[in-house]
Amino acid sequence: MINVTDLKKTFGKHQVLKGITTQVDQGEVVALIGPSGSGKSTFLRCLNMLETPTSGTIAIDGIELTNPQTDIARVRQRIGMVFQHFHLFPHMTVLDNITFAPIEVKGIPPEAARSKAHELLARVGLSDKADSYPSKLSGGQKQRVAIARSLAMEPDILLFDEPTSALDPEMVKEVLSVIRGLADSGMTMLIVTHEMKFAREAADTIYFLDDGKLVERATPDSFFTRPQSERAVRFLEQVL
Ligand SMILES: Nc1ncnc2c1ncn2[C@@H]1O[C@H](COP(=O)(O)OP(=O)(O)OP(=O)(O)O)[C@@H](O)[C@H]1O
Repeated sequence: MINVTDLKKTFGKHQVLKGITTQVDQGEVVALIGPSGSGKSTFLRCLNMLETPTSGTIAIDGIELTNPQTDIARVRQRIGMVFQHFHLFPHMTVLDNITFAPIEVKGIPPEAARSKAHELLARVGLSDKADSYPSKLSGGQKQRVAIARSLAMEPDILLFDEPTSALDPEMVKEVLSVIRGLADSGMTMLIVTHEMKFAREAADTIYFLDDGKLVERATPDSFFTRPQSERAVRFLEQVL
């Protein structure tokens, strides 16, 4: 579903991604882990062209995002993104946050969009919050609304950039359990995370990035019990 070839990204003189090549299958759940500054978020952001790659190619279902002739806005509709800091619209209710893009971008009739939003709120356990404003929600609730908002666009791929890093510890579990449910439902997902237990339990594949390179790509069992590189061994010693 996603094909990445020799992806490089440079900010000024700093080469952050140093040639990443990989493929992600439909329904695959990938956890991106690695030291701070290794390029995990940059890699994720390149996948929906929030960052423009310096070189290399990215194709989604054969459509090359890196081809200047590709209609990026259209392909991006198929790729949802959930951020560390939620990015909800503060002046809109939860329901309006979820229905805004389906109505305005996709042209879904408002009644249908609202009905779908209620379904999604039930799915993330927030049926009673449809008319609340984001400021009245906890961090965990905001993040679950952000997930429902992404799902409302019916994406084929969901990208999560450290979805629990800004949350108080007691809220991490509720958000991870929603993400876990999505993983089990067959959604294709890439998740930058520092939650090793979650990565181990929920992912099909671990990507270990270090210094802009995809150093290891392995099943969780293999990565966590038999890391192949010295760098991964050191990293796991520090975080486990
Ligand atoms: N827009 C930008 N302009 C300049 N440098 C950037 C930009 N975005 C990221 N970088 C740099 O690229 C490097 C990799 O950043 P990135 O956020 O991708 O790492 P990460 O592995 O996700 O780190 P963390 O786990 O700390 O979030 C860092 O040195 C960062 O300072």
